Amino acid sequence: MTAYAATVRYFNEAADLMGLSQNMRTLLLTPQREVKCQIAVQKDDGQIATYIGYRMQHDSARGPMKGGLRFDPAVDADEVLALATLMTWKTAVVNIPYGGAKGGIAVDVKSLSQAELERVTRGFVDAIHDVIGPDKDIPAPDMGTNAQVMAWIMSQYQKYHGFNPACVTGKPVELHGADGREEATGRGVATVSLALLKKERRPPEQTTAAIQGFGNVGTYTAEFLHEAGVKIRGVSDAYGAVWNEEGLDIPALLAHSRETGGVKDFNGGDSLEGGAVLTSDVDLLIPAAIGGVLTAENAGDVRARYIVEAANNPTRPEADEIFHRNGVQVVPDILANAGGVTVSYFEWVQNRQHFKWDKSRVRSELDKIMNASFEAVWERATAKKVPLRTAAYLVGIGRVGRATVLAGI
Ligand SMILES: NC(=O)C1=CN([C@@H]2O[C@H](COP(=O)(O)OP(=O)(O)OC[C@H]3O[C@@H](n4cnc5c(N)ncnc54)[C@H](O)[C@@H]3O)[C@@H](O)[C@H]2O)C=CC1
Ligand SMILES: O=C(O)CCC(=O)C(=O)O
Repeated sequence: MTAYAATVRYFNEAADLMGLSQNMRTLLLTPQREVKCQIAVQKDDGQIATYIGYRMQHDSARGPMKGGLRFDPAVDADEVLALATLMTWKTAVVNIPYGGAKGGIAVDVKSLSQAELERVTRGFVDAIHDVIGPDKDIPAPDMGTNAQVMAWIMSQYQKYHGFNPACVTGKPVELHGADGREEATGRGVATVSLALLKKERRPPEQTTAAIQGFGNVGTYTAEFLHEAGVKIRGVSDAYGAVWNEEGLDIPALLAHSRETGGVKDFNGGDSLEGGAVLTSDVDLLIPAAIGGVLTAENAGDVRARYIVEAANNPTRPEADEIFHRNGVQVVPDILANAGGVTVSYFEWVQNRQHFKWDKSRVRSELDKIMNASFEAVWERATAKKVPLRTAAYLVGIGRVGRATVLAGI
């Protein structure tokens, strides 16, 4: 099953419960615009290299479209459309005034110099600047991109359209970025994880966890959960994995990863085969890397009782069914990782008002939204006797559907 087919399957599960007509399903699922473009750049050695970029604009019923930009060799149209669709439900679940979009370039950033990366980014903006903007579609970071890439996007966009920092979020703090955006997705993941543990009457100090992925989202998730007393036994990234039964020293692991570029060879734990963290002996599993890692093949071996989806689309529907049968609680991506886009919204608001919030305000507004959204999804799941994923889709599709009907066509 492809990434997009998986998101449609989750949509239809909720749509069936809502009794949504086929016409309404088609209207809500059909993307508004799909952009596929060529990005040709000159490499440092003078050779020409050509890349393919995408911007999938799924839905704008609730506001301008919003979603990150992924630079990864595996990026393709199906995956970007799946991620764009998830953004529509995600912005609705946390009730911020946006629709959903996503972008990507099929490129291995490790193969590029910094100057080449800048040229690729600016080339992409040259191709799409007319269809993005503060009131149309606002990009942000995702896998393989960061604040520096967002700064180049702003700079290139402004060459065409004049000063307007609200055209992109996740920018450096020194260049109209929000204090707290970098940590926001991980902070949100930790907040909903702790909210779930509270519902389950399980103290964080008596909870063990494993995290797959130690980039932006994985590192901040680890930091906040560690601070709350959760014992993080296992962490993996693309190059290795470490395990310590007694709990990893997260500050030391962060320092090691910053210095060496990964978790491999950390001397505060034993090395582990990468995929093994997913089925390791922990209470809480947090996939925070790529999509499609929890499948029919490994779902039955997952020992965690709770899964919080920091990554987008990590669980295939067949695995989701196995988790449901086995009593594993799954907090879905469209709720769990919504902290990033929520603080992107705060950044956009600040940019439009030319007024800067301090980090404590960003954090407390984020915590409020994440806790309230978790509570709303939990209540819906309890009332309808459905898993948290279905409940989140019911909330998200309900809001987008109502906005669509109210606006008319
Ligand atoms: N950056 C953000 O604000 C948001 C990110 N997400 C999602 O979170 C996930 C991670 O994104 P970021 O942390 O931003 O990306 P990143 O590029 O900063 O880090 C990705 C991490 O995953 C690791 N990784 C890649 N393939 C792996 C594999 N096969 N096994 C184990 N680790 C692997 C990489 O080594 C790296 O540590 C993605 O699914 C992304 O869509 C979701 C919401 C917002
Ligand atoms: O911050 C944003 O606007 C988008 C973040 C994102 O791409 C995501 O939530 O998957």
